[in-house]
Amino acid sequence: MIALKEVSFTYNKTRVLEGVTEVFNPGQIYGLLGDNGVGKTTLLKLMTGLLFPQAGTITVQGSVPQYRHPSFLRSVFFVPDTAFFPGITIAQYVEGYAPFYPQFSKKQFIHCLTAFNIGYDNDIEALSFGQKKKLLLSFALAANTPYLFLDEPTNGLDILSRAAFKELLPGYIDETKCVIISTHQVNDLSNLLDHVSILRKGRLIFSQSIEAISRQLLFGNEAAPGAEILFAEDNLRGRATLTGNNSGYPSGVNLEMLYKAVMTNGEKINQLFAHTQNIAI
Ligand SMILES: Nc1ncnc2c1ncn2[C@@H]1O[C@H](COP(=O)(O)OP(=O)(O)OP(=O)(O)O)[C@@H](O)[C@H]1O
Repeated sequence: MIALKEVSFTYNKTRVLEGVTEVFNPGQIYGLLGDNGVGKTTLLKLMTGLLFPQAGTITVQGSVPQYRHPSFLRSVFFVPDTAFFPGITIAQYVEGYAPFYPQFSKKQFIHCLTAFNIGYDNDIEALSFGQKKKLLLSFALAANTPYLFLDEPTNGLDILSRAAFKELLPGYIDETKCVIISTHQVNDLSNLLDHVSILRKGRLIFSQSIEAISRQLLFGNEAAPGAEILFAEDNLRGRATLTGNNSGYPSGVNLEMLYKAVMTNGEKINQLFAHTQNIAI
């Protein structure tokens, strides 16, 4: 489990994160959403011990990330938005880095590389940006760390590779692993996430499981008569609406619409979750 308590972070004099409290549990895939520059990457770096909070506490399975204890480092893998590699072959990379991850599986690595259409015999320098990203994603999935942090994982990936990523991730997650994905490409994550956390102006303004969202909110094309519309927008099929869910059935979740709705009407939406476990504000 990862536990953040009242975490604040400032770069020089700019306050980026303010009092962030959140729990990330094993067996779950979390989507971390928020506008550009809101602090998503910063939060991932804090949880992986690359930055240290000025206030509040972070523990990852009881370890404090900033101490970077070897057992902690073995348990986390961070895939940054832009990857830098030494000028070596893929085989040399695996030889050099896999020993740091006791659960690394070469078989899984080759499986992921193949799904991404990358040969094992390549020089890394000869790969494009997207290919390097796929190499790192393959390594990350094969490392089998209990905690996997992905910063914009589908950024730079072609259409087929995005689809491959969507197929690979469910094969990776099990009850011992926790994945936290920062992204703007919410469509790439539809049906993958178990939980959505949204940052705004440095604060966590929404944090709910997909299960709770589908139970409490109804994403439809026409609101029931008399239903309070929490968010609406015109689309090609007419008017998409978000209302409270009184249907008695779980709703399909439109992540893009959820995001827009929380950004514009977050307080009202959070009120609908007042009796569920994950209340952000
Ligand atoms: N090394 C740094 N020094 C000073 N300010 C920084 C540094 N890195 C990031 N920032 C600032 O901190 C804020 C949060 O940056 P961060 O990269 O965490 O945002 P983000 O939510 O990941 O953004 P994006 O969606 O654009 O990737 C931004 O305003 C950014 O300009």
